[in-house]
Amino acid sequence: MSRLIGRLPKVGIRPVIDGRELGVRESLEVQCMDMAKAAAKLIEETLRFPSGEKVECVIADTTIGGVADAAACADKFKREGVEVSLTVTPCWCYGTEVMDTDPLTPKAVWGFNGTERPGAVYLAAALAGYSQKGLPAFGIYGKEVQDGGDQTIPEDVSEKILRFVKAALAVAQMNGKSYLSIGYSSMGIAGSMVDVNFLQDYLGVRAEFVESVELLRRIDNGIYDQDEYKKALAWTKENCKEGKDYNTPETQKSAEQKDAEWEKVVKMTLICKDLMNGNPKLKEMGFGEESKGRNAIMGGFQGQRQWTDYQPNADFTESILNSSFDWNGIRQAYTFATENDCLNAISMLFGHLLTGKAQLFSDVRTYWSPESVERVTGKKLSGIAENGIIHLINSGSTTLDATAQQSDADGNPTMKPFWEITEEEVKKCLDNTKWPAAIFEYFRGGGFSSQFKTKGSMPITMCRVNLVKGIGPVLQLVEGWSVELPEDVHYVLDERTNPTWPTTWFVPRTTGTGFFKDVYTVMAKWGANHGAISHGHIGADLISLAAMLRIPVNMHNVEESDVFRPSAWSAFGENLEGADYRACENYGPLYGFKK
Ligand SMILES: C[C@H](O)[C@@H](O)[C@@H](O)C(=O)CO
Ligand SMILES: [Mn+2]
Repeated sequence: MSRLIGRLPKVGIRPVIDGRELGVRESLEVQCMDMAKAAAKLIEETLRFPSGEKVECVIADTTIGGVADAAACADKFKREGVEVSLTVTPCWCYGTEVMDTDPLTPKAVWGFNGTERPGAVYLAAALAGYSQKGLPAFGIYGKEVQDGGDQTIPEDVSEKILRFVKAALAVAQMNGKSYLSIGYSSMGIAGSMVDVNFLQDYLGVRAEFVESVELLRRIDNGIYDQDEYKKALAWTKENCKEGKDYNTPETQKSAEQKDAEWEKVVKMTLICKDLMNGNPKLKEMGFGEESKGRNAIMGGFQGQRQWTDYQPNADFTESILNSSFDWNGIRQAYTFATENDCLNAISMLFGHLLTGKAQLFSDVRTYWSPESVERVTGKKLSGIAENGIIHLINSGSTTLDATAQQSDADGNPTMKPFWEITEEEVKKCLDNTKWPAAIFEYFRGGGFSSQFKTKGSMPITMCRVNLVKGIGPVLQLVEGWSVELPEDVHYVLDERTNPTWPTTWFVPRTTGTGFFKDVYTVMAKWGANHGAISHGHIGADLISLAAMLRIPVNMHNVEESDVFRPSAWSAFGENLEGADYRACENYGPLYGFKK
């Protein structure tokens, strides 16, 4: 069940048809409506929201042969809460008379590749109309000719329909929600300087600001679910073991102090959940305003410095919230950023909305060349790591799903949407995580960091939204793999860093040229101290999402053939990257206005 206020967006399917009666329209009614039903079936059987709920399609009551049918369809879609539209047809139709003209609805048109009727001719005419009207639409047209009666959806068409709908639903889910900023920025981290106009103009997201002192007020006044607190503390003591204390004897905390810190970090976790999405229990306790929450689809906790200079850090809170489980069981992961890095939260949210999976928040800490690894460990990197690795290690916390203790159908390490995770896998994630006392030199107030290394090897994609003055937002992404180093190599490299923090060794897919020339260049081109990492190679999905949001992509290693953007982008030139920048500049932010 979604934690957010309001209903989930629906996908509208628009079967458009040649409106000529006395033979033409009648001959096409069944095939046209069957295309719509096939598309709805594909979408509903394949996609789920990150909350686990099914995606619902709404098909127009009739085929759409002219503006009256189009208006009736638009009216139904509005009543039903449709926020994404897919138009389908096997034939010629009347372009602007039947088009979806809602400026905010992400739209695509699938023209059947058949010869009996000119479906492709309509597709081109419709896309021309959308381009002319400043309503960029995605065009879908299968590579192979299909016979008139063929109601199957070819693989290439299916891939594009699903890519479009996933990205479009992500756009729709963000609109109207909040980013919860607890505190603001720390240590001069620019990404934590929440840009309210970027959130509003590009994502339709409201910035909600809460001072960190609110956590103390609620802790001191017991404004949290006391019963859940007891349950959470017991679960934490049972499942979250401290491991080695890396602090010096002089700075190590006593057992009593640590117990007090555990109690506080569990309370912090309950309170951050309540701040994000409210809690009806608080109303029963007489805290009506606190029970409402901030309708936050993502959030962040400034943490360092002031807070952590005398309070326990939020490493435990962030780790648990970003995981697909807690003391209440297996559940949808939150999107909750360390250091309140709002830009990384957005990057994590993109991955979460596209995959339904928990996302990693990591510092992009060290490039290790094969030579340097051999110098310090005496060992050679091998396998996919042989040309160098990047150390992804957040300063204290990341999702426990990143232990990679979940398995796919073939038994390989993976990260799954919560509804596919088993209790046994949850236990393995917890059993492979230690919670060493926070490093005193950084975190005087204490706390407990999540310490683990990512198991085996998984396909992963790291992405990041950066703000560049004069351009606005840009998105960068890199597909690659996590890799598990031999324990003796991992140990030497990890001990030189902050071994209390969670490690994922990353091997980007390099191409030998440009930004992906080699592993070193990928790190050198990374635009900030943080990255958001998703399981899977989701670069093409991110590229489609970025185009819908008018955010240009400045770096990616996705095959050009997999780049899927609105058809209008082609009018901005053959060079995909330059065209992307020009198109995003031309259309401007979805909800804002061109400067
Ligand atoms: C050392 C600082 O306290 C850490 O938080 C730093 O490594 C960061 O994570 C900055 O993003
Ligand atoms: Mn950091």
